[in-house]
Amino acid sequence: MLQEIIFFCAAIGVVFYVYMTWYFSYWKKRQIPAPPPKFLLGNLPGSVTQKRNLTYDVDDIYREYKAQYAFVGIINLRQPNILILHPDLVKEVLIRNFNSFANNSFANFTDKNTDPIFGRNPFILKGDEWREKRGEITPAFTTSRIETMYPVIEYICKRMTKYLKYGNEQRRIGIDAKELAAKYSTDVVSSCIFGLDGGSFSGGKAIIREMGKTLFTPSWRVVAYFVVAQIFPYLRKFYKIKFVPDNVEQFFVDIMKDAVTFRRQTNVDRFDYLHYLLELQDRKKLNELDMVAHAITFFLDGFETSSIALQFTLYELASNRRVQDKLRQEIRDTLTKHTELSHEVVSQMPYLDQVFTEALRLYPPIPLLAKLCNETTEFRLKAGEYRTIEKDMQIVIPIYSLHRDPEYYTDPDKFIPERFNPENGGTRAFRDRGVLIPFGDGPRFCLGHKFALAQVKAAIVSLVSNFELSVNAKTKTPIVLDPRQFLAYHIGGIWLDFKTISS
Ligand code: HEM
Repeated sequence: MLQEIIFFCAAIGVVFYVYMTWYFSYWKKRQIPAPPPKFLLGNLPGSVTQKRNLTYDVDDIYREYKAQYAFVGIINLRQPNILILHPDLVKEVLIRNFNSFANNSFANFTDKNTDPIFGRNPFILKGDEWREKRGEITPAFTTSRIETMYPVIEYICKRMTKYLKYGNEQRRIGIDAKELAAKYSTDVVSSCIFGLDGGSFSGGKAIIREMGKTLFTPSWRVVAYFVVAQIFPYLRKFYKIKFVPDNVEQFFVDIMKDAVTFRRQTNVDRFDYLHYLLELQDRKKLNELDMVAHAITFFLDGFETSSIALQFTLYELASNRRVQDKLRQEIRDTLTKHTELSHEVVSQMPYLDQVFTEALRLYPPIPLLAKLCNETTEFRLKAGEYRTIEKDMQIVIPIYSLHRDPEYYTDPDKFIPERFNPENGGTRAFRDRGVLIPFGDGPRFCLGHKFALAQVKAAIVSLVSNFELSVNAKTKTPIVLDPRQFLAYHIGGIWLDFKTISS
């Protein structure tokens, strides 16, 4: 009996080993260069061990191979993926040959039957459904619409500065930048989407903030699903995952219902996102879930990314006194020319734009993009050599690595907003080369990027004109991306001190 058990276990072990290493010669057979994968870990151990952010695993491969090839093959746990190394190929995938790479690989993990809210998000949707839903909300993010929402943003900026200024000193020393940015974004989002006061700076219980925390704290269930679905990819065909927990879904359905009823009954003329959604509902006869999904798109795609961008910009300003003073001077000079800092005025402040872009370059909130290849196609490997890329292949775009490549940026790890000086070609020169893509590019380019710029820049202007910022000793340096997160967070967080500037 014992012998049989040993034999059975050995057989299982052999089958498992063969299964896990099945694709290890995949790239060699196709004459595509590839780093050697490790058993059970592939080439991106961080995605399994959670000890080192997988952005760094990708970055190691990027640095080793980029001088010779435009892409390499990698093994993601056990699955073959393509890692792009050249910005021209990034443009090929995101813009020129968009139709072959139109979908995000996240789309394979969920759908609207399993997750009625996230499954309706443009980021997840495919084909005609994506086009339709993206088309529905695109007009909500035009410059003129954002201008109508701007007074709300300004009002929340004022509340945030008041909250910091007039409380006791604890409110200004050792502030958790993540929490501050999240409170600010929560209030902006609550007000613009639901016409509600998020309550983050009024001392009450900010329930929307609590729901946001639940929504964005990575659960072991989701991490485990990603690992298992990478090992057994066919699992995704018949088992999808729900990202938005039931209680959060119900909470948002309820507040959306209340907000819609209240707005329709009171007939308030507020040209915010909710106003836009109500018009859309009348025009397109949207059902309740479609409405909630559009509302949550704003929250899911815009909240965390904008909060991250704000915290890293504040961190770099706090670490670079010269840049902080120069920005403050730009704000003062602008105020002498204009009576108020309207959206139009703020969006035209050149140094502010350079500061924010430089923070997005160093810390892109989404460090990696993963696209799916819809049809067999060809990629140029190096001069005169092409290779076939098979349908369903996952294509990884290393935003972080492109942004930190010394070939494109002098002193790439340093915060130097002057690299984007207009006389050097501004940000345009880098965007055109495809090496500055914090918002992606092409037809799937971030839908809310104008809103993100408006929201984050308003907060920076407000904080820098009212406070001197410095880094609190609790912040561990250098910045290291948290291995347990898909988005860019610093391990241990960013802690800042605010000193009120007397006017
Ligand atoms: C600094 C803040 C932000 C950053 C860095 C950011 C970045 C990105 C990136 C990299 C993508 C993927 C693009 C691609 O696939 O090529 C994306 C997509 C998207 N973003 Fe943003 N985003 C930000 C803020 C926002 C905000 C505020 C909103 C909404 C109000 C928003 C809504 C969306 C949507 C709906 C998509 C999916 C677009 C599609 O697939 O068609 N984002 N964003």
